[in-house]
Amino acid sequence: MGLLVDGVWKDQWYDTDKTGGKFERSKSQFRNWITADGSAGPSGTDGFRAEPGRYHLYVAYACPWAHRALIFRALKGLEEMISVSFVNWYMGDHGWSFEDPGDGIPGDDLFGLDYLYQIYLKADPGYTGRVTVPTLWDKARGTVVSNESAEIIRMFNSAFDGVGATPGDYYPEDLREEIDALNDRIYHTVNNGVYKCGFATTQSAYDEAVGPLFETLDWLEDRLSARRYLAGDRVTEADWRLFTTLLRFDPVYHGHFKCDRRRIADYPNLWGYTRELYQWPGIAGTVNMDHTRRHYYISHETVNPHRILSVGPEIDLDAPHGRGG
Ligand SMILES: N[C@@H](CCC(=O)N[C@@H](CS)C(=O)NCC(=O)O)C(=O)O
Repeated sequence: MGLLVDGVWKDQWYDTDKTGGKFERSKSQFRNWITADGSAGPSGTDGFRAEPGRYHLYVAYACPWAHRALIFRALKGLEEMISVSFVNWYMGDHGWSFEDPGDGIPGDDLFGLDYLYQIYLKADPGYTGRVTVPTLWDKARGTVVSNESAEIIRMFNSAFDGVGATPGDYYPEDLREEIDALNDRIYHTVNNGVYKCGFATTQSAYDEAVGPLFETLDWLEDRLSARRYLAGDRVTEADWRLFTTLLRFDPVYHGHFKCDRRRIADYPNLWGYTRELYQWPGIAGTVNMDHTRRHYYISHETVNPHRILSVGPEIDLDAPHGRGG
């Protein structure tokens, strides 16, 4: 793992010394928006019109943030309009690579490059910052549109509706306030909360993260006893954002990131809800648990120095979910 500094790759792990052992996620830097007419979105510049065949998505199956983008691409039927490349599950000294993982999953079939950071350099030869997935590339302008998943899923949700996307609005006007509030709590304590536990390098930083993580999970368990989905009877963006963390919880975060007060399988509502979302049309095809478990256990040398891949729990995501009956 590393980052680019003035266009040069530096192999260095997150520096938690400056933050008292706490993991602090950097802000994404490419913040343009694809819009229906090419006008500027809430940030960035204009000129990124929704056009079939124009954009390319770089993702890792392992990554919960990239998984959101893959999910929205599937929900909105954008597979033919937005092409995709997968990085290798192993994130090594050069960051994400396109080395062939040997399982038939294509690497960078757009440029044939070796590393994801080379895509960032194409967009900005002097780039300084982290090189992350998801990354959304514009083939027409030869630049990165965005590397912020929260914004990529909003673009996918609506920008392509006029050019043949599958109908469906996961961020409806009347629920926006509620979705934003849910996202805010879930991002800080759950989506990023598991990373704060796993990447903490002091006991106090871990303690500070693990309490709120399970408080929120307990709160969500209770909420889902009376509601089918987080914001009521419609599935929304908030559900999909939570889902990518819940899916990885028992197979990865519980052991590897020490999030082990309870498993998701110990929460009847959260576990049924996770299975329901997994069984949603098109979603199982966005999941690759083999890449996911290998990525975390084998890439994170500071967390798991001997790189032993644990056996993992026996779970059945296809079991009847029992929700909504
Ligand atoms: N805020 C970003 C975070 C993306 C992110 O951190 N992705 C991880 C993989 S799970 C990554 O690529 N990390 C590489 C690094 O930080 O160097 C988003 O949501 O898109």
